[in-house]
Amino acid sequence: MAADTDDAAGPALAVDGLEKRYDGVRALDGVDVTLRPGELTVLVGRSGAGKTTLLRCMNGLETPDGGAIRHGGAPLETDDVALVFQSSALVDRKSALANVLDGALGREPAWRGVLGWRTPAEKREAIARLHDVGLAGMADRRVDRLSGGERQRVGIARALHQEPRVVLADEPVAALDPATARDVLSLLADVVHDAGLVGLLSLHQPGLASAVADRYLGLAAGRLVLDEAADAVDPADVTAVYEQTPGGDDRVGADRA
Ligand SMILES: Nc1ncnc2c1ncn2[C@@H]1O[C@H](COP(=O)(O)OP(=O)(O)OP(=O)(O)O)[C@@H](O)[C@H]1O
Repeated sequence: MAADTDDAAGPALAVDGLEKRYDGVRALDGVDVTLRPGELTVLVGRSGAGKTTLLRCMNGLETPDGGAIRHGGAPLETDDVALVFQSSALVDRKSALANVLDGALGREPAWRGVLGWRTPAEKREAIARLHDVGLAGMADRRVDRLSGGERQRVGIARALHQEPRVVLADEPVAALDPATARDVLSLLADVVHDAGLVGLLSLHQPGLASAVADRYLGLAAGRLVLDEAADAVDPADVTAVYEQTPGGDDRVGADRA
């Protein structure tokens, strides 16, 4: 069972006995984990291991078949969760600023978003978010005229504009070259640390994770096989997660025994 404890930095996110099945496939099979604020956790596992399903259950896009997700002891509110999508989720014909402003749609009346009606204060706040992600001066640029790395920065600014307590990212750097990917991951880590957010991201390039991970989770066939602080994980532990065969459920890392 996941610990439900909070610490001085704020409420923890506790995933307890999470189950999700699709047509007989056990995508998540009793996942227990506690994520703490101010920590960036990197989720690894081979294709089909259940990474996206876990993230989708956390932001309410999927309904689990069993178990619970609590934040500060209460059911996790989807308004508290922001997902950094792949860059394609931005609206191409809109400016960087408009995409960031859209991040607030969940916390304001729908008609304001539909009419595009924004106060100067809201615009200033969104421009500050762009500044925070290193895109000062690009507010009016259409996002289809930005590079892949800049687009992901807009995606992060938009997520921050939701004022989340939990930030999730599903393969946020899959389409980027290694140097740009490292920059974007480092920005995500800074955001999680500075704002004291619970941060969880899935990555297919574990080599990129070591510079930013505070913690690793590993999934294999829907089961948690690795849950360790990054300084207790060696690269062989991460490789072992990818080598788990479907049906395998051996723990890897320091708590294997
Ligand atoms: N909508 C769905 N309908 C049926 N099966 C699904 C659905 N979504 C996921 N699955 C199955 O659930 C399992 C976990 O999928 P999931 O997408 O969570 O894995 P993943 O670790 O994110 O994989 P990848 O790294 O390839 O994105 C897989 O067997 C997948 O085929």
